[in-house]
Amino acid sequence: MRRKVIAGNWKMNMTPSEAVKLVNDLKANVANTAVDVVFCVPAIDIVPVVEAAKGTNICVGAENMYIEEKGAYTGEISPNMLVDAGVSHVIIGHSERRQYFKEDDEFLNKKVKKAIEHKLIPIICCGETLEQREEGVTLTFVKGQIKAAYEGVSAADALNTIVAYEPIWAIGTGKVATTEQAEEVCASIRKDLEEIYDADTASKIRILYGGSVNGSNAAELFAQENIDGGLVGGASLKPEFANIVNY
Ligand SMILES: O=C[C@H](O)COP(=O)(O)O
Repeated sequence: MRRKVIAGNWKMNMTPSEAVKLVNDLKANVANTAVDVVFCVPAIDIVPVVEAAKGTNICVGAENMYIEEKGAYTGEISPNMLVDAGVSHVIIGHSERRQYFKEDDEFLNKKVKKAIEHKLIPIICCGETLEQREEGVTLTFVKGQIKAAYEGVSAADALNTIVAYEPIWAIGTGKVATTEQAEEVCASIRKDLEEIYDADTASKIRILYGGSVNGSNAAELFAQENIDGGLVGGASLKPEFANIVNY
């Protein structure tokens, strides 16, 4: 039985003081020990959010990281900085990073391996554009992203990763994928992982759905056989996030 993960991705929202207020407003209501709750927050919010979340079941995640430990990489954050600050998860390869910051599969694979090396749990994002869905290449495209992300990752390490399937056309648009569409791709990702590793390993890796998840659609999505929770954007910034955690 895979334990569900409900992760919020705050994206570029919340100043440090707003962040602390949000955690304080939400923490009592997300104390659902039946699921893993992760707040992935902007780098500047990590330290105050870790502090505000102390004594709760909230794990703190980063939205990004670089692949070096330290040095002349102006503006970047290293995995060891994240660990030292109390971070446990890190989002890798969100479509916004792929699109706006030109992060490609090869670079993202390096990030996945670096995160694992530092015992950070990578939340590995994948997902197709609307054009790709309309062309009927969704499953092959996503398979390519998964194969690239896990290149050189052992089965034992893969167990400490999470996949987030996020169709790009459903992100921030209010257009949620139907449960059938989401389940079809998540099931296909599990098959891809089975091909890369084995059935046992694939059956243990959590696969999340992301894209306009809200308090009303979460329960139906999370009831699907291969959907082990959600990566939530907009709704993670509102009291509604508690309804998703307690779906
Ligand atoms: O990482 C989260 C996703 O991009 C989903 O964002 P959204 O819930 O605002 O559609």
